[in-house]
Amino acid sequence: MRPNLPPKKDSTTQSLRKRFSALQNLPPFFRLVWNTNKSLTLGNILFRLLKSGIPLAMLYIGKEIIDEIIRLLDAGGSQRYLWMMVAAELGLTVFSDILNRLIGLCDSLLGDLVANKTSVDLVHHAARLDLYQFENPVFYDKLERARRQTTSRTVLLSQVLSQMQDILSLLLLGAGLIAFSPWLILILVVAVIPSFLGETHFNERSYSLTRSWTPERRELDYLRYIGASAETAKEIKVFGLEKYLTERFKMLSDKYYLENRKIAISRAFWGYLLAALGTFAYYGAYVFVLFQTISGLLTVGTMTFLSGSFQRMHGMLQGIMSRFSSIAESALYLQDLFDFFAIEPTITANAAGLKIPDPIEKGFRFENVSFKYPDSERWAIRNLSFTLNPNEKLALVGENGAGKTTLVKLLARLYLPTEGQILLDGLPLDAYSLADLRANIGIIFQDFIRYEMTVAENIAVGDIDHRLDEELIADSAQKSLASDVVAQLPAGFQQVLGKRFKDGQELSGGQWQKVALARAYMRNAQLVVLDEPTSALDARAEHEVFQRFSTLIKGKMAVLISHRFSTVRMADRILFLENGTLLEFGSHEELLLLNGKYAELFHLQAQGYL
Ligand SMILES: Nc1ncnc2c1ncn2[C@@H]1O[C@H](COP(=O)(O)OP(=O)(O)OP(=O)(O)O)[C@@H](O)[C@H]1O
Repeated sequence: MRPNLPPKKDSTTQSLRKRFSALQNLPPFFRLVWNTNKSLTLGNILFRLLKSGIPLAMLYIGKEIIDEIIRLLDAGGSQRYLWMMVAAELGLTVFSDILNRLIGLCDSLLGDLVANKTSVDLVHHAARLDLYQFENPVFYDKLERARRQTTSRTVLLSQVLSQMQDILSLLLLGAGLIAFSPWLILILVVAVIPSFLGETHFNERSYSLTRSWTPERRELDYLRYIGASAETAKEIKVFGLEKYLTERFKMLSDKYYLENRKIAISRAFWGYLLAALGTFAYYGAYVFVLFQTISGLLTVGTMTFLSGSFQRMHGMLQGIMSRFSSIAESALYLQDLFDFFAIEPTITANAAGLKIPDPIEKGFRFENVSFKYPDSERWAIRNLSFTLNPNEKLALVGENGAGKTTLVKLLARLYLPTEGQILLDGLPLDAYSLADLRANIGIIFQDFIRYEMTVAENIAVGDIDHRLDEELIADSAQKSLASDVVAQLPAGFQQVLGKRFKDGQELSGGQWQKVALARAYMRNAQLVVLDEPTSALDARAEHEVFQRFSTLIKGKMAVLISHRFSTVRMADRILFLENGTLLEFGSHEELLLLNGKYAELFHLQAQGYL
């Protein structure tokens, strides 16, 4: 083995600087802790203050006991003082144990509360961010690192508090030591510095490695997930993917292990060497104290006090220094969490914006709208102009990738147009409150979420404020034909769906769609968008769903996306998209008369070719 060279001066000072600057994250972290629970934080600090005086007191009592025994052996007399000291030592030990328990309790309760609060804040913040931010891998890595921080940073709390407690103990012990022998302090400090610098260097390297490996670690998590989860098991089995997945996992994880091992071995080697310096220093000081005692300059009690103090201080100093490294390392990680919280959405909520008119009078107007996804060169929507009138049912038709879903996302302001604008009743969409806009639009996406919760909850997500309104939920299920599905479930609306949780029941693709469709009826939206919600329904069910849909949402606006022309023809007007541009626009009859692409595809499908 060729151990890595000790840290170069440059990199150490640089990493030290980085470390110190990372400590700036501690005040906001403590504000977070304080705001989470003030009494637990105060209690924790108070108990630790009391605890910090105990080592000195114990050593002093020990010295008194030894000196008193020697005095009694020499001269005899009353043993009262001796037993008083022994009682005091017992009392202190009991008190110290109680304090330890209390500190541990405060630490764990506060740690849990801080982890819960950060998780809640994380979800709140993520909900404010733009959709495109989630699709960016750099952002995703940040989110991933931040997510890890929510649970693992709780250790930091007890580390910082223990650090303060130990520093105070150390100062008190130091004061005692100085009174007898200031040289010992100097030896002590010199002995631990090399080991501190070593720790700092290796922590820095571990952090850099972990950080630079975030994308790979994310991939490892992903591989672990697809390799062993209920959702993927079916496909993994039939395609026999386990070998491919495990090999890919092994290749990545072995590489990470080897990199990590390199650091771990160097750390063990240098850590041992540098710590040995401290041991030699301790024995040097011990010999010095022994000489002084033999020459009669110190009492035996003082000798035990000094060597005890020295040993405690040596342990504490080493602890403080290595803890400093890991505190600074945690503070560096904390930076990821705060960085994530500092990301701001570009689509702002505009809380002061206008309320959406009720009823909408002129409808939505796309004016020369073009859109490119971030980091994409291709126009997903190009120069699109059309109006969606009040009460109108509009169908979007086009081949895969034509831009239908993108158009809907622009309508819901999940993205902003790259060029052009979208107006609602003559005003740009951003003049309105985003929350109110979203409240007035109900969208069922083709990749809707299958929440592994109860049927009732799966429907209620359409308007979560009404999750307890059983009548509304049952009514929505009736409208979307989900009630037929519910009737077959053992626990009815309270049936947990999916296989993740106990007694969960899986549904077929079409059954899931019926449940998801019910969400559209939960919300009293002025515009309902169905993005291929019936692709998995059988022909009879699909026909019924749309018959109901058109009568049930009379008076509202609707956008339907479908590849089935039997569905599309029910719309008032049809917008045919090709490569993001408007190719044909009109009613079913008008488009047939036009005899263009729509008519061609319609006839092909009618003849059973599509
Ligand atoms: N999040 C995204 N980031 C980058 N490009 C995207 C993203 N989503 C879609 N695209 C691209 O934008 C184009 C339009 O996609 P869109 O999903 O709007 O098509 P669509 O008409 O709804 O297709 P389908 O019928 O298959 O659902 C496609 O070329 C697609 O590759």
